[in-house]
Order: sequence, then C-alpha cells, then structure tokens
Amino acid sequence: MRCTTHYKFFGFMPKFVKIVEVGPRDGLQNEKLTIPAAIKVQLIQKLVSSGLSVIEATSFVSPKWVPQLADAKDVMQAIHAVHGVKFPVLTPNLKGFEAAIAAGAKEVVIFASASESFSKLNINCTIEESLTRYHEVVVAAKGLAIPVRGYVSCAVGCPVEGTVPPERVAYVAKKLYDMGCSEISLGDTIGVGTPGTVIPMLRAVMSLIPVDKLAVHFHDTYGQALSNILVALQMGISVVDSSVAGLGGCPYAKGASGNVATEDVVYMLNGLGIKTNVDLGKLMAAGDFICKHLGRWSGSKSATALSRVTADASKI
Ligand SMILES: CC(C)(COP(=O)([O-])OP(=O)([O-])OC[C@H]1O[C@@H](n2cnc3c(N)ncnc32)[C@H](O)[C@@H]1OP(=O)([O-])[O-])[C@@H](O)C(=O)NCCC(=O)NCCSC(=O)C[C@@](C)(O)CC(=O)[O-]
Repeated sequence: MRCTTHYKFFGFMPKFVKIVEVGPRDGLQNEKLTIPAAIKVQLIQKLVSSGLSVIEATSFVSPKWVPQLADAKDVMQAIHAVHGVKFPVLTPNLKGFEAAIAAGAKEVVIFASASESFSKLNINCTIEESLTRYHEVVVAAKGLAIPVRGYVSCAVGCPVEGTVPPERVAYVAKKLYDMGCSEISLGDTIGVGTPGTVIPMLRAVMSLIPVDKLAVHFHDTYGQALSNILVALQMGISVVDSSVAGLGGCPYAKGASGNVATEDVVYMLNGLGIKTNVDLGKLMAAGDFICKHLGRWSGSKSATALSRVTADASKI
C-alpha cells in the first residue's frame, strides 16, 4: 500500500520520495571535459555518503557515441563492493548488457524514446527496432534475476519533432512495462514541459500503468522542473530522478540543459516535510567536488544560496 499524507493545499502527497541520482551518468555524459574514472568513483562515494540509495553510475554504450563514459567498466569495478546502494547502468543492447554484467552490474536500464526521430538520433534505430533489442536485454536480465528499469525519453517534446502526443508516450511506456521493467521513468529530455503538458502525459501513462511503477525525469531547460515534479507528486508518483549540481543533458538532444538539481529537489521536499533520507549538506559537498573538477558553477539554486548564507554567517 502506498504511504500518503494529506496536505491542506496540495492534495495527496507521498510521505517518502525515492530519489534516483543520475549525475554520474546523465550528468557526465554531456560534459565537454572527460572526467577520470577515479574522480567519478569519488563522486559516487560522496553521493553514497549523502544517503542516496539509487545512483545511476554509468552507461555501457558505444564509446564512439558517448566517449565521456568509455570507462564504464573501471567505474563499476571500483564501486562493486559498496553495499546497500543500487547502481543501475544504461544498456542499449545485448552487447552493453553483457559488458555491464561482466563488470558487476546488478541492475540495468533500457532507454526507448517516444519520438521516432530522437530514437534514430540517440540509438540509431526506430522505436520498434529498439523495443525488439530491449526485449532481448530484458529476457537475458530475467534469466539472471537482474531488475530492469526503463526510460521513455522525449515524454513531452522532441528536439526534432516538437510536441510528442501523450498517447505515444503511454504506448512506449506500456511496451516497456509489459516487457517486464520494474520501473518506468518518464523523461522530459529537452525540458520543455510545464504542468500544462506534463499532467495530460502522466494521465495517459497512468491509465495503462500503476502509478507506483512510475518515476519522473525532468531536465530544467525552461526552469519548469520543480513545478513538474510537484504535480507528479500530487498525482501519486514518488520516484524522482535528478542530478547533483544540475549536471546533465543528452549529447543527441541539442539545446537541452541539465537535469533538475538533486539539491533543489531535496530542498523542496524538505520544505514539504517529505522524507528522502538525503543529507543536503553532504549532497552539496558532492556537488562542490564535481563542479570544481568540471571547472563550472553549480546549476543548483538551493546549493548556491545555502553556500552563500553559510559563507556570510562565517564572516559575522
Ligand atoms: C545503441 C548504439 C550502440 C547503436 O550504435 P550503432 O553504431 O548503430 O551500433 P552498431 O551495432 O552498428 O555498432 C557500432 C560499433 O559500436 C559497438 N557497440 C555497439 N553496442 C555497443 C555497446 N553497448 N557498448 C560498446 N560498444 C558497442 C560495436 O561493437 C561497433 O564497434 P566497431 O565495430 O565499430 O568498433 C549507439 O547508438 C549508442 O551507444 N547509443 C547510446 C547513446 C546514448 O547513450 N545517449 C545518451 C542516453 S540519454 C537518453 O537517452 C535520455 C535519458 C535516458 O537520459 C532520459 C532523458 O533524459 O529523458
């Protein structure tokens, strides 16, 4: 049974939200600077120590397509011994799945698109071809009792096709669900959604899939991610993907900015009295660490504001 509580102004909201941290994967796949595996491993360790229980660690994709994650095997082998935290990894085909399992992965992720054009750009095949490939991955995973998470990218808009109809998102999500995915994450890959477009999309998907199997994954290109998360929570979703320091973006989705920052999600959930088990201070330290290595500012407004407040207080 779902744990829900009643808020006077917000309707039903979850008491606990599971955050799926995607920084080491989605966050780093699009950065110009390629970060050494040892730094990625330190980032993951810092994220673990902040209390995050699911951290998307890397991708077993073609290094020609995503050179930033060519060290997937080294990263997985280094975190293999960390217990109590799940480290799902992206696998676009059986080759990636086999490499992931050989490197010690215990959970994998398949990623289909609701847009035909984006599917071709991102994984070089049609939606139906991708579903056939992913079916092979799911069958292999089931044989090893490995859980599979599924993404539907371009769940609101596509960089090529523009608006994506909610029924198409629901169709792809249902295919992944029927295949056996344990959780389906709905990705606003280019961050164009607003509550006005996200609500109909979620309604269409929820008419086919139980809400406790769904997660949301918002990029913050237009500054709408927190509003979109809030409406998703009100609709009963309690799994939210986010990226430390707001890193992220897809190399095959031009103009898309980073994911919603994990610090901003935790700050909002703390304000709503919703538990996450994440220590915001330690999370901010992980964000500072990776931003220093990337030579960039944090994309988290909460982390930036809280750091300023702390710095000002130390001067008094
Ligand atoms: C799917 C492919 C491989 C097809 O790429 P392809 O070129 O059509 O594949 P291919 O089968 O013709 O193989 C080409 C070469 O890649 C190799 N190869 C083939 N598969 C693998 C593999 N798994 N691992 C390592 N190598 C692989 C294969 O062995 C061969 O090597 P070569 O003979 O030329 O030396 C490619 O398009 C690819 O890797 N795409 C991944 C792109 C990607 O990771 N994009 C970012 C994901 S973000 C996203 O999708 C959105 C999401 C999930 O974040 C949600 C959201 O934000 O909304």
